[in-house]
Amino acid sequence: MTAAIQTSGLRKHYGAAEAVAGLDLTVPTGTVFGFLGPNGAGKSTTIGMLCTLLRPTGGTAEVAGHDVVREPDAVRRRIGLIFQESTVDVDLTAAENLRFQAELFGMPRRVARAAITGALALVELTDRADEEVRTFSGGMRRRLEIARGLLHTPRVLFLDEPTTGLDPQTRVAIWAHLHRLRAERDITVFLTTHHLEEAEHCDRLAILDSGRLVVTGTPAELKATIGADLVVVRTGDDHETVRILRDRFGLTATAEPDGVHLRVTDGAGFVPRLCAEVGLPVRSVAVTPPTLDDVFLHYTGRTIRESAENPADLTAAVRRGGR
Ligand SMILES: Nc1ncnc2c1ncn2[C@@H]1O[C@H](COP(=O)(O)OP(=O)(O)OP(=O)(O)O)[C@@H](O)[C@H]1O
Repeated sequence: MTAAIQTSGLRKHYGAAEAVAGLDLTVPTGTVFGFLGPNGAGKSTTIGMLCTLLRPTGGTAEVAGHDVVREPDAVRRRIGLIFQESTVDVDLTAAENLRFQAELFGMPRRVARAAITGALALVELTDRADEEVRTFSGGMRRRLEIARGLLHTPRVLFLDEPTTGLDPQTRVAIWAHLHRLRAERDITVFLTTHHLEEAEHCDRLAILDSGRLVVTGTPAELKATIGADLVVVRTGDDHETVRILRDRFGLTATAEPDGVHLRVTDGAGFVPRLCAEVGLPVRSVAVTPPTLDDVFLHYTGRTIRESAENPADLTAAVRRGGR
């Protein structure tokens, strides 16, 4: 099976600055692939190149089997692109927005009608088709954007921060739609995100830092690379606990405001030993398996929260130009 996206040494310079520094990426067909990285990592620039909006300064990229530089039209016919900023026309109805898009694609009317019906059904907006978009909630507008991105049955759907600005319930609903899409249409979904729970939904993740790919894998594989659970223990005397853990268990622990923190490979197995041998009354103990935030911190030196303060914005990157 050919990969949905394949890049080799993909580069983008803006003058002397290297935004993307030789990216070798394979995105298998039919996966939901998440692209994570701190501000300025090069995520938006990468999507811009893959969608033929920005011209690479080196290397190659194929999307749906076509080269982004030599066959941009073939690539464009096979991709859908959903920007972070809403681009639907609020003065038009949902169906009118889609009809307008179908005309831009030059779709024959009968084909367009069937595509619009199918796309609205997929995002569950059929019963709102003839209402003006200005009456829609943020989540409904997002779903309409997704429907519009799907109209020409793309093989690869690109989304820049798909659920930014949406409430948690709507996020869950959008994700249900994306998974359904993949199941029903075998589409490949490539997205950028700063949300941990969003990253958890992805089949595979790639972490990008300073224009370079730091690591790729399934969320479970990436968490396994951290290899240790976080144990937070509260006793009456944190400093004594830190000392005992060092002297008796050979472990490095730190006293934090919420208790003593330490990392061990088998947290659940360690807790009974700790309670039996620490020699102090244990008031509470919590074991947390590695999170994607730990993974992110491990590979980039920043937490996702720190880098989420200024989320990725493909629209801005594209507006900045560079083709
Ligand atoms: N048109 C441009 N001209 C000059 N530099 C640019 C241009 N577009 C992007 N850059 C720079 O390239 C680097 C990568 O930017 P890019 O927007 O791709 O990163 P990002 O990972 O999407 O970050 P963010 O999350 O902040 O949007 C940054 O240092 C940015 O300042």
